Amino acid sequence: MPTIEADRDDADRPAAAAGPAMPGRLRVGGCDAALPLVTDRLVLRPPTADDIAPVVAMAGVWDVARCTAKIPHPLTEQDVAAWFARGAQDLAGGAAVVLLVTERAGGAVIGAVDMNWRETWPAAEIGYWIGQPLQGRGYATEAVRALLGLAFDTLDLAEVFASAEAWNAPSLRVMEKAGLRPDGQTLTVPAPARGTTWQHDRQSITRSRWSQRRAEAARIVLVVAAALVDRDGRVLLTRRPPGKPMAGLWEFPGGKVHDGESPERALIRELHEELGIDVRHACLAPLTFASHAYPDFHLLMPLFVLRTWHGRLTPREGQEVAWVRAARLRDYPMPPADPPLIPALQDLLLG
Ligand SMILES: Nc1nc2c([nH]c(=O)n2[C@@H]2O[C@H](COP(=O)(O)OP(=O)(O)OP(=O)(O)O)[C@@H](O)[C@H]2O)c(=O)[nH]1
Repeated sequence: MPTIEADRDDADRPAAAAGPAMPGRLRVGGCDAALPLVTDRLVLRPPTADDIAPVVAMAGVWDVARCTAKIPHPLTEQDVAAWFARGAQDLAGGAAVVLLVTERAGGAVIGAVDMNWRETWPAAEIGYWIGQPLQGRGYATEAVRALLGLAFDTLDLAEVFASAEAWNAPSLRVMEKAGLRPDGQTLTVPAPARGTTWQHDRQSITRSRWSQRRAEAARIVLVVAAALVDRDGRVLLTRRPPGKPMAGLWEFPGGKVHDGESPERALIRELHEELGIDVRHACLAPLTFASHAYPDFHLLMPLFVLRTWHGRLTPREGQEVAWVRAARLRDYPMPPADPPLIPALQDLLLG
C-alpha cells in the first residue's frame, strides 16, 4: 500500500543550505501568526485527529484520488493519520506545510493543500484538491492564492511550482487563475492511486511576477451603487447576467465611475441605463461603502440609499430583479464585496 506522502531523504536536499537558511517554523494561532490562512470564504488550517474521517470520506473517492500525486486508492484512516503526522513533523521542522481547506461559514472540511520546500528550496512545490461536492466554485484557486501569499510574503521563497495531467483541465485552470505558467520543465510525479508515475509539464510563478500581479491587483476601481428602497421598506437587488464575471449573483444596481464623473453623476447615469429611472442628485443619501480586494483589482464602492425616483422601473439589460426585505438580504448570494454592506442597511430599515 503506497503511503499518502512518500518518505523523503533529507540527505537528497540540494546544497541550498550553503546559502541563506531555509525558512523557520511557521507559527500557528494568535493574531500575528502565519497560520491559519484566512480568505474571503476559507480558513486553511493544520489538520487534527478529528479531521481524519472526513478527509478519508472525501479523498477516498476515486475521482479525487486519481488526480493527485499524494493520495493512494483505496485510502485508509491509517494513511491519513500518517499523512497528518508527517505534516505536523514537517511544519515543526520548517520544511513543508499541510493545510486543510475549510469553509469559513460552518468550518466544514472541503479539501486540502500542501506546500513542500524541503527538497526544492528556495522554490516550493504545491498540491491541492477539493472534495467533489464543492468543486467548481473557485475554492481551489482561492486556497492556492492564499498559499502563494504564504510562500512569498511569509516564507520569502523565490518560486512556486505545480503540475497536473494535461486532461485535468480544472486543475490547470486553477494554476492559470493563480498566475502560474508553463516554464518549459518537465516533472516526474507519482500517481499513487494509479500505481504509476506521470510526466508533467511544470507550471511556476516567481516572487517578482507574483509581486507584479499583486501591484496590478491593488489598482482601485471606483464603482458606485444604490440601495433603492420602496414604500414597503424593501431593497432592490439585480442579478448579474450570464456571461459577466460573477454571473448569477445578486448585487445593488450601479456601475463603474468613468473618468471625469462624480460618483453621484455616474450613479444617476447607471440607474437610467440599467433601470430606466430618472434620479435627482439631492435624493441620493450616502450610507456606507465596500472596500474589497478582488484578485485583479481593488473595489471601492460607495452605497447610496434612494427612496424617490421618477419613471417606471424597467430592467433594460434583461437582468432579473428582486425586491427584498432587509431581514432577507442574506438569503441572496452576493459578490464577496457586498455582505458587509448589509448591517448598515438593516440598521437603517429595521431600526
Ligand atoms: N453594480 C455593482 N457592482 C458590484 C457590486 N458588488 C461588486 O463586487 N461589484 C463589482 O463592481 C464591478 C461593477 O462594475 P460594472 O457593473 O460597471 O461592470 P461589469 O463588470 O458588470 O461590466 P462592464 O465592465 O462591462 O461595465 C464589477 O466587477 C462587479 O462585480 C454591487 O453590489 N453592485
